[in-house]
Amino acid sequence: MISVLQPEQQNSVASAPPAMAGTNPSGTVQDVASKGEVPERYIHKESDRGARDAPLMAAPVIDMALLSSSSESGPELEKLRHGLQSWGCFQVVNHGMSAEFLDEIRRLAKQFFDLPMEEKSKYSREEDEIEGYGNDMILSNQQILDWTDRLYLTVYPKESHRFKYWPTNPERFRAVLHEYTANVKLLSEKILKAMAISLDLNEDSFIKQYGEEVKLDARFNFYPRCRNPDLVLGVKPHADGSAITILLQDEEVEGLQFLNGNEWFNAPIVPGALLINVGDQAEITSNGIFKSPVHRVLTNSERERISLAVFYLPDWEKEIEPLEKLIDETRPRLYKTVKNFVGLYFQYYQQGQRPMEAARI
Ligand SMILES: O=C(O)CCC(=O)C(=O)O
Ligand SMILES: [Fe+2]
Repeated sequence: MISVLQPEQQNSVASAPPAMAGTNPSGTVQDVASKGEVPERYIHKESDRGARDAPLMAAPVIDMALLSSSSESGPELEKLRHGLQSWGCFQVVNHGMSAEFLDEIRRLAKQFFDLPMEEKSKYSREEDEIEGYGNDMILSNQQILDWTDRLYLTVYPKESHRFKYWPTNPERFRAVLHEYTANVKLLSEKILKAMAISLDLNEDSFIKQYGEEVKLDARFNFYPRCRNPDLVLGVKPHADGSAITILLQDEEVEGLQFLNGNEWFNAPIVPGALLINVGDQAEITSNGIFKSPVHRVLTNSERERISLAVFYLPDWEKEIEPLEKLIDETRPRLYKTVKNFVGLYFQYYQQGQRPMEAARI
């Protein structure tokens, strides 16, 4: 079994090893961007830079109402399974949250990032913490920094809320985030059930493995405009360490790309939809049938971009492993049993390596 951090380092499940964590001395990207020049630490070598004119991703759009309906779920389940096998993601509509509600979240996020630096810095991340407002965490000297500022908050369970990091300005921020969290939790459970059913498993197979004490972490991503967008990446290529991730994309500005085979594809903006992607832990549970896709974010010179990712994280004490029913002679077991995968994840991520390599048999 692979297990990395000790329990005392686990006040935040996704906390990085304190010795490796650092505050990025160059200030927020918003500050850096306002000065115009792109500092060396953000510049990727030519071969790692992104191209905007990628083809559009063909991952399916799933209708949650159809998926949950007893008589009409068949074709939708098939679409879901196909999407998760071939792209590792799908967009979901009819998920119970209105377009107006999603717009309100985006608006509040924008209002927060638009506040004067002095106001935002009341919620600043501390050096050995992951939660709070700040720039990319520095975990290694070679790390090329992401062109993004973030507000990172554990939003579930309630007992884990650390309100010193939760903005009170704009005023409705907290209330709306509570409501969004409750909705995303329910939606995640429905999706995890549908994922299991699509593989002919008992609907609780994934959920049971992830345990009672799952955690939801929210990451508001703010990508300022960049004078030289081709030199930088909003987020470097990575796969998520979650079981699944629920992403609210910017309503107008594209930038997210998924790798499929050796080719990058643009994620389309589907009005009113949320984008769901498989994380490494659901790839392990599914014994590799579902793919945790590598993705990245490009920035641009004209428009800033905002997104909100919610990571559905299994109880860190639960053992995560391929489900028995998904292992047979034709499909041998592909992954070891892992525990506290997020701890492992952080050690690999900023060095540009995939933690999944450590889990593979
Ligand atoms: O901004 C986006 O669209 C994606 C962000 C992302 O991949 C992440 O926060 O893990
Ligand atoms: Fe991601």
